[in-house]
Amino acid sequence: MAKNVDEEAQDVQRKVFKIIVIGDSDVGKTCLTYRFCAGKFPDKTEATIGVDFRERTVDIDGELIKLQLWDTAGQERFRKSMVPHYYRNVHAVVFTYDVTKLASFQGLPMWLEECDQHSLNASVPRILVGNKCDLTNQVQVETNIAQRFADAHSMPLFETSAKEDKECDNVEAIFLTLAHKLKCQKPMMTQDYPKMNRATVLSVDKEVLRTQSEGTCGC
Ligand SMILES: Nc1nc2c(ncn2[C@@H]2O[C@H](COP(=O)(O)OP(=O)(O)OP(=O)(O)O)[C@@H](O)[C@H]2O)c(=O)[nH]1
Repeated sequence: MAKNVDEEAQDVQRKVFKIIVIGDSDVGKTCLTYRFCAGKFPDKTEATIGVDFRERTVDIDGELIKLQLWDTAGQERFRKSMVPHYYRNVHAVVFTYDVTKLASFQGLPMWLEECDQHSLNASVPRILVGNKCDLTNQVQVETNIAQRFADAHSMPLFETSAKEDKECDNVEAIFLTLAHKLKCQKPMMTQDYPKMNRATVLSVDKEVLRTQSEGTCGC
């Protein structure tokens, strides 16, 4: 539905923050961002190609703040040409692993390194999220190990489940913690991303797909 003039004026006034959600493929990045923005677990998901993004406006102490969540592809072959796009004008980073997959936790230093390479240093708020806590009998990453890693990198740790309805408050807490941290920071200016919307980003995805179909597919 088209926005009316009042809504557009509000958008211009609203602070907009870009948060990237990164981590290995299959850890649940899409499900976490969907849970926060749509309020439910998606019926089905497919591997993210390039980047997708979702938005939600939250009220923090009476001020409306728009969180723009960039759900990035974990699979190398679906992300390589998009990487520079993810890391531009980032306000916060959510590092995600799957508590039932040790390899996804062991992969975190690579994601930290990539952030460093794109000049996202410790001054940018970061959060560590261990997802799929509902699979209690399959846990491979113990909380104390994850906590030690989080402490070593000065970020809070959240363990949660995008799937379990009773964990939804925890998913809220992850992004609201970031919103509180970001509230006093300089937001993204509207002119940085004129008329940015979902279609704009998906058109970049199509460019990636086109490049792959022209012979660079990593399959
Ligand atoms: N049990 C359980 N399964 C989950 C949870 N979150 C995601 N999943 C499942 O894990 C699989 C991968 O979820 P996605 O959200 O697509 O993972 P992703 O990290 O976005 O994957 P890429 O797009 O490939 O990077 C799907 O089958 C989800 O249904 C969770 O909290 N618990």
